[in-house]
Amino acid sequence: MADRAFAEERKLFTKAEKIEGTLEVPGDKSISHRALFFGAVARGKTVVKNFLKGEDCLSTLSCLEKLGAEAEFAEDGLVIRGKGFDGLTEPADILYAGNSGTTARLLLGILAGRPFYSVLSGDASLNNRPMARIVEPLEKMGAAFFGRQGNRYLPLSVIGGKLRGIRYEMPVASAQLKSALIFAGLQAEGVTTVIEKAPSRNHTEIMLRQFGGEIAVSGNRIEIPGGQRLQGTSIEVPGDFSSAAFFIAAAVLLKNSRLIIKNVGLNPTRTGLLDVLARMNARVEVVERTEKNGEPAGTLSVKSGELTGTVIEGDIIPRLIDEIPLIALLATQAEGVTVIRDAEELKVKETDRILAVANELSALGAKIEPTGDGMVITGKARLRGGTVDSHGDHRIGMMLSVAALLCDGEVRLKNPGCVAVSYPSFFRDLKRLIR
Ligand SMILES: O=C(O)C1=C[C@@H](OP(=O)(O)O)[C@@H](O)[C@H](O)C1
Ligand SMILES: C=C(OP(=O)(O)O)C(=O)O
Repeated sequence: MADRAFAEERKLFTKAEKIEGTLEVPGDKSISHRALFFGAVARGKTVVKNFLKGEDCLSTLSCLEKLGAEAEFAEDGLVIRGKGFDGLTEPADILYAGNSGTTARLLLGILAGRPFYSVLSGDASLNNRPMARIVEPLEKMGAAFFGRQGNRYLPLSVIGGKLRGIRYEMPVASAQLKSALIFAGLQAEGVTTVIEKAPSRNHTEIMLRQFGGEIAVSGNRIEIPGGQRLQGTSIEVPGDFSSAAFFIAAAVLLKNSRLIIKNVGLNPTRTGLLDVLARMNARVEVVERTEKNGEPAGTLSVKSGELTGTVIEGDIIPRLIDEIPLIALLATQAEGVTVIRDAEELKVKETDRILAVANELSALGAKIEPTGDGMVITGKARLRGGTVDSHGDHRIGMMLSVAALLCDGEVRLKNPGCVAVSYPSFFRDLKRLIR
């Protein structure tokens, strides 16, 4: 990505014997974004504890500040003072969402209902990701958009205003689309009904209730009454399961590893990886369960083990979508073949993650065939050193850093700085736990 300045190349940690110790990963990215959005459109003070200071969440913060929200980092967390949806004001400058799909898509749902003009843009990766899925239903609700190729991509101009509730069957299983419709529905006249294709992360639904909002969820059907007023509150963000996943994979793969991960989010709409690991015979256990503002959380114990290949397809995909690059790495070391299907959404993430995973892991000696909607991985591959590229995608960069721990030779990673999108202290935390 041309617009982020980061170190060109980094020598990764070399072959490790094991992972050992106790870890707390930084706050959940999805939940941190939502706490900012809700804090900005609610009335009164919101305190966000354990807010993730990753680049993506800071993009959300900067967009909201341009819309008039007041926020400051205080001792007990990030404090936002909201004045309701009506308190947001027309921005004097372009809203820049950086690399963050969540920022762009959820913000479009908010902007759709605001009676002013704004322009939303992102970096080269984000400006290439699909926005029609958001624009089309929001146009049906009454908002107007102007952008390239028939309003399909950022930069997008938005003129929001009076919205009416609609009934909408989502064509893709996307929590970002669902959340955009919830934010628009909260501002609409009448009820907005959203039908989900498959269960996706439900942090927006959970957090809305924490802010005093009303939402009815019944199976795959969600109803949001319009014209709601939300009240500021205190949110404690659990550790990010998707960040913990890199360490879970490292501990499972390196012989004699023992790892405890504390205070990590365990919302079942996020933990499909645990189900897959159980099927692959890995030894990962939830040893304590708690709850933070309606979000399941707890402690995980991870031990290394022998893995067997499996098939991953269907409704589980949205529950592990961001962990598929790691699942591919796990599968390279499993007995037998692993097949991943129904994951075409991977093609429209920060990079085409099907191609990036297949190309970069193959360069290290893995046997991976990309397919139209996933990949086929043959296990028990011996990994060797080489130079690989994150392509500016944080999840690819971190997965390759875990892969390097298994490689016989030195691995160099191009564009390593992107890990700061979701996990700025990733390399430091990994260094502390490898033996
Ligand atoms: O809502 C969210 O916070 C997210 C939803 C998912 O994207 P989609 O909604 O595009 O599936 C996920 O891949 C992304 O990392 C975060
Ligand atoms: C896809 C991701 O995020 P976003 O869509 O918010 O850019 C991710 O974090 O893996």
